[in-house]
Amino acid sequence: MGIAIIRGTLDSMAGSDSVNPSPKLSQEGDQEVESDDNQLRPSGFIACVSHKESATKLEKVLGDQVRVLYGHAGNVRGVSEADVILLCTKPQVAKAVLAAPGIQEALANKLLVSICAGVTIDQLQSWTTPTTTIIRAMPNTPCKIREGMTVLSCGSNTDAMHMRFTSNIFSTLGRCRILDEKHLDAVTALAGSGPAFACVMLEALADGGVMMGLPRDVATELAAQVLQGAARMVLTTGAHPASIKDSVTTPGGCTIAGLLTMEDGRIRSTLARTIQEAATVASTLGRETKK
Ligand SMILES: NC(=O)C1=CN([C@@H]2O[C@H](COP(=O)(O)OP(=O)(O)OC[C@H]3O[C@@H](n4cnc5c(N)ncnc54)[C@H](OP(=O)(O)O)[C@@H]3O)[C@@H](O)[C@H]2O)C=CC1
Ligand SMILES: O=C(O)[C@@H]1CCC=N1
Repeated sequence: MGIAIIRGTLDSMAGSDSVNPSPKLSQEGDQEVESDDNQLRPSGFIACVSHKESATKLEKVLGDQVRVLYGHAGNVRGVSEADVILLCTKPQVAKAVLAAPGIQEALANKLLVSICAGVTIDQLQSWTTPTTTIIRAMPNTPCKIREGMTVLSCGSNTDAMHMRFTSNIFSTLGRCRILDEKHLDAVTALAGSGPAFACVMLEALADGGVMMGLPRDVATELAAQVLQGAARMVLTTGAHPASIKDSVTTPGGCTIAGLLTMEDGRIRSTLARTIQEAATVASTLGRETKK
């Protein structure tokens, strides 16, 4: 996930056209995310990993715009030299990484943005110093191609400049929204895990096409474009998904035949329960007893 964020950010800075050109402003209540502020952009990148082999791989993937460090000494050096630290380790190792010698001191008066599922702002604050500003972010893998969905939650000491800096980064990687932390487990399930669920649906739709004689590559292209097209109709027109479904459904036609088959398979409750179960597990991921 860390690679997806750096890759998307580098592409946005290079003005790549394979990307979302005008990220949407999003808001909850009167909290609005400002998506454009040239003075609050990252100017350099250091990536820290634990293994030398990962560092070698990362250098190849990210090129010379990113300095790659590894091991504990690398973490201390990287955090010391950075103004903003993005924590992208597994949730279960977050505490150990932050509690390691030299890290707390290096984090003083800096911004720590954590993408670790299930790790709360209170936990992160207790593992750092009171002068460390904490923001929780829940991005997803399409950030890599700047079609991501990220939700941010801030700690009590988060100031507007830190929030703007963080929302600037994630707004260039797709859509970005600020929500209260109580929503983050649901967000993790729906948006963070969502690309996996969407790809299972996509693959199953393509399987149906293959069953009816379409070549696999054609079936996959059709299924992907259908999901993208339907999703974009919801996002760009604001139409209710049910009204788009109804507009496709000719009385006595083939769409209603397919829809009834989906309902027979309880697809709605299966998908909704998928999000419920993933959110329940997400809420446990930051537990300190888990290793
Ligand atoms: N995957 C996803 O779609 C999403 C993931 N997340 C969150 O992102 C986080 C990472 O997930 P994911 O990218 O899948 O996991 P990965 O295992 O792919 O990445 C974890 C990274 O952390 C590094 N790391 C581990 N221990 C240390 C350490 N002690 N010091 C420095 N670096 C270390 C690893 O380096 P090395 O390989 O050398 O060990 C690796 O680069 C998780 O907390 C997850 O909840 C959030 C949203 C979406
Ligand atoms: O599966 C996980 O735990 C992570 C969090 C969201 C997506 N992947």
